[in-house]
This record gives sequence, structure tokens and C-alpha cells, in this order.
Amino acid sequence: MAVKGLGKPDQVYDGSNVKVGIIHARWNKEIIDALVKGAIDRMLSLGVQEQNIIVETVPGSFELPYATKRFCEMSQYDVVIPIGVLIKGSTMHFEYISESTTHALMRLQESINTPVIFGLLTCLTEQQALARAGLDAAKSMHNHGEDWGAAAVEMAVKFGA
Ligand SMILES: O=Nc1c(NC[C@H](O)[C@H](O)[C@H](O)CO)[nH]c(=O)[nH]c1=O
Repeated sequence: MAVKGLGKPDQVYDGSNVKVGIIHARWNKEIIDALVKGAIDRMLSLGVQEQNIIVETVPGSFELPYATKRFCEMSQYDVVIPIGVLIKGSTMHFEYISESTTHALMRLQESINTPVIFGLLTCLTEQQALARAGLDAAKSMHNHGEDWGAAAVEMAVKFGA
């Protein structure tokens, strides 16, 4: 039995009154699109209304923190899901973006007083990223976007402003 992971949800949360913002990067589009679809499909299955899921895009993951902040200043959301896919290249670019973006997204919650779901994949290989979007041939992992959608509904219902 797998130990790692979220396990069965402790409760199913009703998303019918939840308004969600998804801000996603456009780097690594095939993987991004699968993650975004996974998050949306899971939220719809939890009762979130389609018109209450607002999607915006940015060029890359480094733009996510600022865009998420402005997104929440321009409209009211119960929760936001920044989504990005970072894949290690041959330089230190990956490390600097991963570290700075992760810390910025964590800190952002206090300043916007809105739950921020961590939708950043930080992968050492393309194969790792494909697997976490449910796109690898072996279907070795589930689509992590589904987890982010479920977390978004729970956080909005429990702690939404
Ligand atoms: O370099 N690799 C990646 C990347 N770089 C671009 C960066 O986020 C930003 O958009 C530019 O530096 C301009 O500010 N952005 C990603 O989302 N994934 C990557 O794997």
C-alpha cells in the first residue's frame, strides 16, 4: 500500500459557492494543459460552477507570484491556483526560479489574505513532469492537477475570506 500521498479525502467539500482563479504559465504547454484540465475537472466534480473558474496565463513560472497578486487585487477569489512546470536544464536557472517562486507564492497568502494552492512542478526531467500530469505511457502517477483542484475547494470552504 502506497504510504506517500494525500490518501482518501477526509470529507467531500461542496464547491458550489466557491470562486477560483487559475493563473498558469505557458512554458511546457502540453504538461500545463493537462494539469489545468485535471484541476478544473476535479473542481467541477466537487460542484464548482464553470463560470466561477477564471483562468489567466503568464509567460513563465517566474511571473506567477506577481500575476497572482494582481489577479486577486483586480477581483475577489476564494482561492487561487498558480500553475507552472519547471524542468531542469543545463544551467542553474531552474534552481533560482524554483526557489524564488516557491517562497514568493508562500508569502503571498498573507498579503492577499487568500489561500494559494502550490501548483508548481519542479522536475529534474521531462519524464518526471509528464508522469505528474498523468501523461506518461506507463500512467505511473495520477494527474497532480486533480489534487490541486481538491485542495482548492477544501481551503476555500474551510478558510475562504
Ligand atoms: O527556464 N525554464 C522555465 C521557465 N523560464 C522562464 C521564466 O519563468 C520567465 O518567464 C522568464 O525568465 C522571463 O521572466 N519558465 C517555466 O515556467 N518553466 C521553465 O522550465
